[in-house]
Amino acid sequence: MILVVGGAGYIGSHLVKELVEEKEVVVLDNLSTGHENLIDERVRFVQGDLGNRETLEQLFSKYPIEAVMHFAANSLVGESVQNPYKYYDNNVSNTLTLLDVMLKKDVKNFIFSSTAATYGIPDTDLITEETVTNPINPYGRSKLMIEQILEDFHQAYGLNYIVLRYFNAAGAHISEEIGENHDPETHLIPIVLEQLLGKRESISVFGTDYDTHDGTCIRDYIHVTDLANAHILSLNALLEGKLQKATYNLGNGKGYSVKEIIDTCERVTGIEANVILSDRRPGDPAILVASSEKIYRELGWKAGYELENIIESAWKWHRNSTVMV
Ligand SMILES: NC(=O)c1ccc[n+]([C@@H]2O[C@H](COP(=O)([O-])OP(=O)(O)OC[C@H]3O[C@@H](n4cnc5c(N)ncnc54)[C@H](O)[C@@H]3O)[C@@H](O)[C@H]2O)c1
Ligand SMILES: O=c1ccn([C@@H]2O[C@H](COP(=O)(O)OP(=O)(O)O[C@H]3O[C@H](CO)[C@H](O)[C@H](O)[C@H]3O)[C@@H](O)[C@H]2O)c(=O)[nH]1
Repeated sequence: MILVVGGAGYIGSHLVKELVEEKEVVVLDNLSTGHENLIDERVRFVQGDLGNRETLEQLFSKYPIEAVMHFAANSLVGESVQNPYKYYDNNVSNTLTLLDVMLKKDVKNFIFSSTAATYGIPDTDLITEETVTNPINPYGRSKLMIEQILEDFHQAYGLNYIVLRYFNAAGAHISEEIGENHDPETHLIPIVLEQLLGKRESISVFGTDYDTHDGTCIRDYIHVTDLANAHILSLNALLEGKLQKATYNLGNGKGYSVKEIIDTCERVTGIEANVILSDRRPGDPAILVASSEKIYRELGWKAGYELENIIESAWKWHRNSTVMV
């Protein structure tokens, strides 16, 4: 059985939907930002907090857990600057509790959701796992701290781990049953689609004077089901003993500017956006694009969805969920 912590969230729920096809799954989530209706019916669900040692001990005693996939975190960059305690407490301290209980119960396989934010403002346009990590906010630092702790625990306690550094997760499940539902929503693609659906007055483009071809920031958008597939390959590599530790970037290897995202959303939906050109958002690097060559070479993973398909899938989900409201 696999424990998915944070399995009621956006990315976790998409992973669960794929994983239940091959494994028994138990989800632990406190529903602080997740939604119970995103969790596949075939899994066991425990509503509880990652930092609650008693809950964790009961969970590991009750279920024969072989591996843990850890998605639970707070992940708003701006909030992390305003309230770093929340980030170090939930993302670092609570994760330490999880690791401690796991190891005491002799569970030694761990997959961790990390982020492009660990790189900060890189001095290269194509980021590999060798690119220097230099996070510029508490959110990114909290993730890098856990990466470092995992390596120490690997050396000292024989913990096997895979760190997956996601770039910009986007899109929705092909079934149209689940999709991105953050509150507040800060991510570009859902914001644009909500505006096209009339749920927002306008879209602000944060910064038009970056050193890019059209002046707006460039990001690497990766479909959430591609992320899910990378988790399953990583899990199998750990369970089969092929890997004891690894760190991988997960992206498409292609960058799109904010303006290109808005244009593609307009093309996919046939609706014109109401765009306001605004100032830069503090802390945004101009360009973040991943090289995912390493995971392709070692596990055969590569992204399957192109930008247009990512936006189409997100659009179907947003349209359906608007009709249901
Ligand atoms: N969305 C992205 O583009 C992106 C990019 C890079 C990394 N990540 C990382 O991926 C992971 C998942 O992101 P997401 O967008 O799905 O976020 P999300 O907020 O939708 O999911 C996080 C889930 O964890 C749960 N959770 C949080 N704290 C908890 C706790 N103390 N105990 C139990 N459950 C708790 C929440 O209720 C939620 O269901 C996070 O670790 C995030 O930092 C996300
Ligand atoms: O209303 C908006 C929202 C975003 N943007 C721009 O669109 C791009 C993408 O922004 P997102 O907020 O969608 O994504 P980020 O690249 O900022 O965030 C990603 O990287 C972060 C770390 O850098 C976190 O990991 C986060 O979860 C992940 O989605 C950025 O240039 C941003 O400035 C706008 O112009 N207007």
